Amino acid sequence: MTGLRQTNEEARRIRALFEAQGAQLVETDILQPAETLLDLYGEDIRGRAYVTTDGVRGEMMLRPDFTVPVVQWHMESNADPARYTYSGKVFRMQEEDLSRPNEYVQVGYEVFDGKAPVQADAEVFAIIAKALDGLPVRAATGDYGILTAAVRGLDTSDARKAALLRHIWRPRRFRALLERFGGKSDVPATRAALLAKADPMADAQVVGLRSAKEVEERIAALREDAQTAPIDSEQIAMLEELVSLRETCPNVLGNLRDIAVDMPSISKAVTRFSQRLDALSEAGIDVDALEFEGNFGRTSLEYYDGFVFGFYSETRAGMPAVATGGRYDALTRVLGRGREVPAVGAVIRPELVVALRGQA
Ligand SMILES: N[C@@H](Cc1c[nH]c[nH+]1)C(=O)O
Repeated sequence: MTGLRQTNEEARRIRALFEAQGAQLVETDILQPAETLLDLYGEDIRGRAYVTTDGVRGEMMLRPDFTVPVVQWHMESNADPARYTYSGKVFRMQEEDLSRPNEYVQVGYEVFDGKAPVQADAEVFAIIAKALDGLPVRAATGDYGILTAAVRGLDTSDARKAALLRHIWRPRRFRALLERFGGKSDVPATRAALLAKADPMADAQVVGLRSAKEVEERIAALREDAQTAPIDSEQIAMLEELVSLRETCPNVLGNLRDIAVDMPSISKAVTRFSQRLDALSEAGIDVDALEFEGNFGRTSLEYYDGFVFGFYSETRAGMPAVATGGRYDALTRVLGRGREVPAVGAVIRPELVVALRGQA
């Protein structure tokens, strides 16, 4: 059998598994409107999407994933709970590693269900685990709900909270910001020099894409930030502890409960984490061996806001994630025009399953 035929056969097998779970098969257009949708993916995908201009429709892109168009499609209906499956190609430029394909097949499973979100998280994780059963893969999990709750609960300016939330996807930048906001690292020298000037715009020429007004606003924001008091060192230490957690889920739960005593803003998210572990256990997952990473940082999609996970090859270190997914409640709010449906889903890359099976 050729590689393509094997991939398609594998895609069919996985899709059948998802359909047996009650998912309805959906299709989406390959060409999607970029102007309205591209921003929802975040920085990384925005830089990697294939975008073109259509004289009548404006900017269009080759779909970088299915989740956004499926949410859009679902939000036009009124039928919750709902489960969907799909399979087809997605397109993302690979700037650094030419051996990685820029178009590949995904088979997905999405659940829209506000009544039992924790059970829905467990359902999605368990069905992906089942589809990959017997393969040499290892799962890692994270929870953006805990981190975002911790950032929102900090005693600091809204601008600083927003900056931290924007960089929650990039562990190194997030840590660097924490150091700066905690007063542990200095403001970069060029910025300090700029702010020291009485009128930084006096001898400036506008040459770039930003207007003078935008530059002035940015300088005003930097000035305000320079006057903001450092975040309390205990709060910084707790956040640093949260992002450094890297253990099995039950151990993490113990640590989280300890942290929550001094950081009550995360209590609700920790309760949810604990309920999710129960639901995963009920769904047959061995949570005692399940890994958790406080700063998951492995996703290039910025619409997740709760549970996240991935399955990775144990035998081939350079292989991309075989399956990835997570919860994206806020995305349904953005696309729902006033309506919101808690939702969670995941995809599997069937050609990677075929490759791993060939090795097993
Ligand atoms: N669309 C995501 C996977 C996913 C599906 N549902 C939720 N997440 C991706 O392309 O990686």
